[in-house]
Amino acid sequence: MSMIAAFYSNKSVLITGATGFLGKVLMEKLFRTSPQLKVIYILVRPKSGQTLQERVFQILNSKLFEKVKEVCPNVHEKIRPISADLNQRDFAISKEDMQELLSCTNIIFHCAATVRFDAHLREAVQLNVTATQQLLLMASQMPKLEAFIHISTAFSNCNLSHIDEVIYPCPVEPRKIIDSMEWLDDSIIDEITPKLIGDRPNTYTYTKALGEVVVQQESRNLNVAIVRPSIVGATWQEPFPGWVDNLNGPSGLIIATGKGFLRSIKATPMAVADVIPVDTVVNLTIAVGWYTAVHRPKSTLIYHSTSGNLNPCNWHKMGLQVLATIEKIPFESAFRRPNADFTTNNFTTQYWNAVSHRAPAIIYDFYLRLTGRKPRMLKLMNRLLRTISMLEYFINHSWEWSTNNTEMLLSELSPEDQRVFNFDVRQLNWLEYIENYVLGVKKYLLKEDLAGIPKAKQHLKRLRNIHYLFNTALFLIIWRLLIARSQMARNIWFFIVSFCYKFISYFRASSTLKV
Ligand SMILES: CCCCCCCCCCCCCCCCCCCCCCCCCCCC(=O)SCCNC(=O)CCNC(=O)[C@H](O)C(C)(C)COP(=O)(O)OP(=O)(O)OC[C@H]1O[C@@H](n2cnc3c(N)ncnc32)[C@H](O)[C@@H]1OP(=O)(O)O
Ligand SMILES: NC(=O)C1=CN([C@@H]2O[C@H](COP(=O)(O)OP(=O)(O)OC[C@H]3O[C@@H](n4cnc5c(N)ncnc54)[C@H](OP(=O)(O)O)[C@@H]3O)[C@@H](O)[C@H]2O)C=CC1
Repeated sequence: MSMIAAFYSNKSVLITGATGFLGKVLMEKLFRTSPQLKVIYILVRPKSGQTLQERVFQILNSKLFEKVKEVCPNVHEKIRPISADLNQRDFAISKEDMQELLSCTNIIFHCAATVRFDAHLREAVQLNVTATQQLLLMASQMPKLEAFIHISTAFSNCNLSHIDEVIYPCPVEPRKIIDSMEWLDDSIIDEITPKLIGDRPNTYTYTKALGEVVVQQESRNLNVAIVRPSIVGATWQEPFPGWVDNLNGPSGLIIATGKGFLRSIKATPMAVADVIPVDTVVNLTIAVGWYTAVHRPKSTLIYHSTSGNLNPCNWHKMGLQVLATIEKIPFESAFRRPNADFTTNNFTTQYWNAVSHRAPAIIYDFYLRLTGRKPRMLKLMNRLLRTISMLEYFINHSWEWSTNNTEMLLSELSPEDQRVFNFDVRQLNWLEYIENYVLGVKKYLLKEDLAGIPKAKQHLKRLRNIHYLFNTALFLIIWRLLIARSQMARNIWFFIVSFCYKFISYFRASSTLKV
C-alpha cells in the first residue's frame, strides 16, 4: 500500500490554478491514486463565457480524466469549485465558501500564476506576489492545515548560473513592491520595470522570485515547501504519454516547426534543454505535500524539479528528435516542409529571419491577394518571431540546479511510493519521450487524427515539388536578367553552352565509333 496515497485519503485539499496545465494533472493524479480523498476545493474564475460548473464539466469530460472515472466514479461529487478571482481582495470568495475553506482545508497546493513573459509588472505582482501573500494569510487561519505547497519556477533566479535549493534575497523587499503598485501609475511602473527586474529577462521570473521571498517571510508557523519546476513539458507516463494542452514552453515551437513556419531559431545547441515532464513535477509535488505534513521540517524546504544534472539532454538532440518524429508523423496542412536549423549569432539569425521567415510570408500574402483573399501570413510570422525573441533567453543559457532535497525525498519513499509517485528523472528515455511529446502535440493540441497522416505526407510531397519548381524558376529569372545586363554573364553562358555542345558531340562520335 502506498503511504502517500493513504495519507491523502479523507483529506480536504485546496488547489489554486486547477484549470491550468499543471493543476489539471495534479488533480487527476490525486483522485486516481487516492479515490478516498474527501474533497478537492478548486478556486476558479468564470472565463470565456463559461460558468464555473461548465469549466469543471469540460475538464472532467476531457481525455485526461478518462482513467480517473474508472477508479473514482463519483469524482464529480468530490470536486468543489469555489468562485474566486485571485486579483480581488479576499479573492472575491463568498462568506460561506470562505468559512468552509478556513475550517476544512488540510493541504494547499498553490499553482495559480500568470506565466506570461510580457505581463505588465502590476499584473504579475498582483497574481504572483500579492495573491500568494493573501493565500498565506488565509492559510494561517486554517486550524486543520497540515501543509502549504507553493509552486514556483526553477527560473526564478535565472540571473544566477548555479542555483541551490535556497531562497535568494531580493534587493527590494516584496512588501515595498506590493505597496508601490497601489499608488504608482502605469507610466512610472513602465519606467522602473527594467531597473527592478535587473538582469532577469522578464517580469514573470522576477515576480516568481518575489513570491518565494513572500512565502519565506509570511509563512509564520505553517508547514511550507516550495517546488521549482524547470520547463514543464507533456506527460511522460501518466495517465498516458504525450498529453499536453497549452502552447507554453516547447509545445508552441514544436507546432511552429511541424507546420513549417519555424525554419531557424537562435540557440546554443549544446546548452542543456532542461525540460521536465508534467507528471514528474506532479508526483514530486504530491510527495512533498505528504513529507511536509508528516515530517514537518524545521525550515522551508525547496525542491528542484529539473532534469539537467541527473539526465541531461541538449537542444541539438531535442531539435533533431523533434524533426525526425515530424518526418514520420507529419502535421496536417503545413505551410512549408518542416526543416528547421539552429543559428548561433545575430547576423545569421537576422538573415534567416528575412530569407526563411518573412520572404515566404510576403510571397504567400501576395498569392492570397492575387486570389482575392485577405493577406495574413506576414502578421502571423511577425507574432511568431516576437514569441521566439521572448523564449530565446532560455535556449541560449545553461543553468545548474542542485537537487539534494529532491534526491533526499526520493530516498525517503518506500519502494511502492517510488513506483506510484515516480519522480526519478534518471529513468527518462529522452528519444522516446520527445517522440511521444510530438505525437501528443498532434493529437491533443492540434486535434489531428492519425488517419490523416497519408494525406499530410502527400501534401508535403506537393510542397517539395513547389519548392523545386520555385527555386528553378527563380534561378532562371535571375540568370536571364544577368545575361541581359552583363557581358561577363553572357561570356560564361556562351562558355557553358559551347562546352556542353562539345561534350555531347564527343559522346555521340565515340558511341558511333563503337558500333
Ligand atoms: C544539424 C543540426 C540540426 C539541428 C536541428 C535543429 C532543429 C530545430 C528545430 C526546432 C525544434 C523545436 C523544438 C525545440 C524546442 C525549443 C523550445 C524552447 C522553449 C523554451 C521555453 C522557455 C521556457 C521558459 C522557462 C520558464 C518556465 C516557466 O516557469 S513558465 C511557463 C512558460 N511560460 C511560457 O512559456 C509563456 C510564454 N508565452 C507568453 O508569454 C506569450 O504567449 C507570448 C508573450 C509569447 C505571446 O503573447 P501574445 O500576446 O502575442 O498572445 P498569445 O495569445 O499568448 O499568443 C500569440 C500567438 O503565439 C502563439 N504562441 C504562444 N505561445 C507560444 C509558444 N510558446 N511558442 C510558439 N507559439 C506560441 C499563439 O498560438 C498565438 O498564435 P496566433 O494565435 O496564431 O497568433
Ligand atoms: N508551465 C511551465 O513550463 C512552468 C510552470 N511553472 C509554474 O507552475 C504553475 C502552474 O503553471 P501552468 O499550469 O503551466 O500555468 P497555466 O497558465 O496553465 O495555469 C495558470 C492557472 O492560474 C489560474 N489563474 C490565473 N489568474 C487567475 C486569477 N486571477 N484568479 C484565479 N485563477 C487564476 C489560471 O486560471 P484560468 O484557467 O482561469 O486562467 C490557471 O488555472 C505556475 O505557478 C507556474 O509559475 C513553473 C515552471 C514551468
